[in-house]
Amino acid sequence: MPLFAANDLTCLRGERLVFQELSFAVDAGGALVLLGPNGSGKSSLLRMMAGLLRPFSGGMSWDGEPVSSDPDLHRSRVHYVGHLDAVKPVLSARENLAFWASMGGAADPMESAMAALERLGVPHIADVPGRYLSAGQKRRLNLARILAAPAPLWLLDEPSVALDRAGIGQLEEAIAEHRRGGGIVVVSTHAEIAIPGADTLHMDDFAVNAVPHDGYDHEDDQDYEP
Ligand SMILES: Nc1ncnc2c1ncn2[C@@H]1O[C@H](COP(=O)(O)OP(=O)(O)OP(=O)(O)O)[C@@H](O)[C@H]1O
Repeated sequence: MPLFAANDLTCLRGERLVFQELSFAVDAGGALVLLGPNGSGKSSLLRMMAGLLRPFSGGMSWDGEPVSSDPDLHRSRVHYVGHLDAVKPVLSARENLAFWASMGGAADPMESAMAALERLGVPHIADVPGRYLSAGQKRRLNLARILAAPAPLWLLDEPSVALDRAGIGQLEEAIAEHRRGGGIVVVSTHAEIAIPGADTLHMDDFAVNAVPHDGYDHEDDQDYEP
């Protein structure tokens, strides 16, 4: 039985039907990459997976149990890193992270925060206030949240945006290690990030009046900023 699965999800936002009849199944240690042009519903699906957006129809399950039967329990197993920087400007990077670590149940939030910054290659920003961090440093700080407290399901919305090549490498390694421990990762991406053995979900396949995907990665769908 897959650990995380969805059956016939439909997403309605405002008046707009964003996707329909979307299903997936991911085993422990698995990964799913969401591909599709701007507005195709990648962020909406990630928010749905995080329990932040309710499906119009269809449902998701974790270990065979409907996610909707205990939404709080589901949210406790998720690390969701979205587009927006959740960095408090007056707190240092380490204090920002310790806050998230304590919310995530870390035993020693300040120590977990420091360890996470080290793993993402930015221990030197520990004492820098959030307002002085560069875009890439903020991104690394947000991504460090997933390392500062344990959660089996990582949902990452375009995590490689603003990261340099070294940052992408550190993220790839963190993802690989998470999966080796049985965790699951779902990533939306336009850019290069290597996730070996990941399944791919083409959001176009679930658009209203979708035509079946031809399996070719069209050039126009790539290499643009969100
Ligand atoms: N809060 C909202 N209320 C109503 N409609 C929304 C809302 N957020 C997003 N949408 C709409 O839902 C659709 C899907 O948006 P979404 O952000 O999920 O796409 P995406 O594939 O992640 O796009 P991008 O690649 O640009 O990040 C878009 O048409 C968007 O306008």
